[in-house]
Amino acid sequence: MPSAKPQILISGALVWAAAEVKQLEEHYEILVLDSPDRATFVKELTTGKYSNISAIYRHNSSAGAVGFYDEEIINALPSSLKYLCHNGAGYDQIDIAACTAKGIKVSNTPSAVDDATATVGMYLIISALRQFYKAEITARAGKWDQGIAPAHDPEHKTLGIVGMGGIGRALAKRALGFDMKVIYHNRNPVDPSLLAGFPEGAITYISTLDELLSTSDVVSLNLPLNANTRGFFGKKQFNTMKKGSVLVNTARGGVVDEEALLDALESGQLSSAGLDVFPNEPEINPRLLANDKLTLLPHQGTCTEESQHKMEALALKNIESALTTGDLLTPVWEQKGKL
Ligand SMILES: O=C(O)C(=O)CO
Repeated sequence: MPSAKPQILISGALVWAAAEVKQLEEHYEILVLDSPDRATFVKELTTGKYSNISAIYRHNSSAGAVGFYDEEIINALPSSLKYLCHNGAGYDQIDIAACTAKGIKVSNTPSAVDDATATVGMYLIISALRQFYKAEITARAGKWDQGIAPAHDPEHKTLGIVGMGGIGRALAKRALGFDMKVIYHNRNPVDPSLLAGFPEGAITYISTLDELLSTSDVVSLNLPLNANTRGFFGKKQFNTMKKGSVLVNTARGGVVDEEALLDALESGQLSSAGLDVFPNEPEINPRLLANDKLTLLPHQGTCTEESQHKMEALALKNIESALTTGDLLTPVWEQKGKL
């Protein structure tokens, strides 16, 4: 007997939005994905365990058990499934083309992630410029400040933001607070209304990536990982950066060619870097771990209670909106005008 209430499948962590879940339970039946592994999940999908689900809430933590929502998983989803609401700004673990082909609408959680991720970006900029990571390691090793040379101030340095979305703008706000000069590169300048909160002329659009790279003291990567950006930041880009400059990445590890980054650090082309993201998380390349010019964090971008709550709540609001009106609140851009 199909359930009287539309069913929502929870795939991955949903911890902070208990009140929102309770409200949804008044109108929907909530199922929690408990498949121990991918093979079992695919089998359950194709043998009817989830044959009436209308929407899925997905968090990247589900990848540990069932893997990415790639073509295989998407194609196995039941025909009742119309909405896939991802908790996260980045949705590189979901095959959007396969969803579109199957008529499944996908949303993500932009804006909810902006402040927390930008704070991590600013922390990495400060730590990389001031060498706080190295200083802490030295102090903890009982060596006080041995080998720590005077570092660099953020003030009056140029920050080049590659990818001026919500996180980029939140980072710009923080960097202006440190009297940094802020420039950015996107394919097109952002709509001026999005920069309305900034002082006139505080942020400058640079039309070519090369010009941004060659004029920035610090480059921050704030762009999504997709087929166009995978591995795009490599030897050529490092060589175009100013000698002794800094790279910060809070986007996705897969955007950067790690070997080229290590070469740039070893040759002195970069003086330091700050990374919150890695291509094969939770693994970190041992050469990165061994390099003392790097500040490393284990993907702490949105790791605050407040942001986790905002993200979960927005993913659930997308589900509620979709199931009541047919429209997602924050659809992924690839599907705009297509579904
Ligand atoms: O929202 C995302 O995609 C994140 O990576 C959170 O840090």
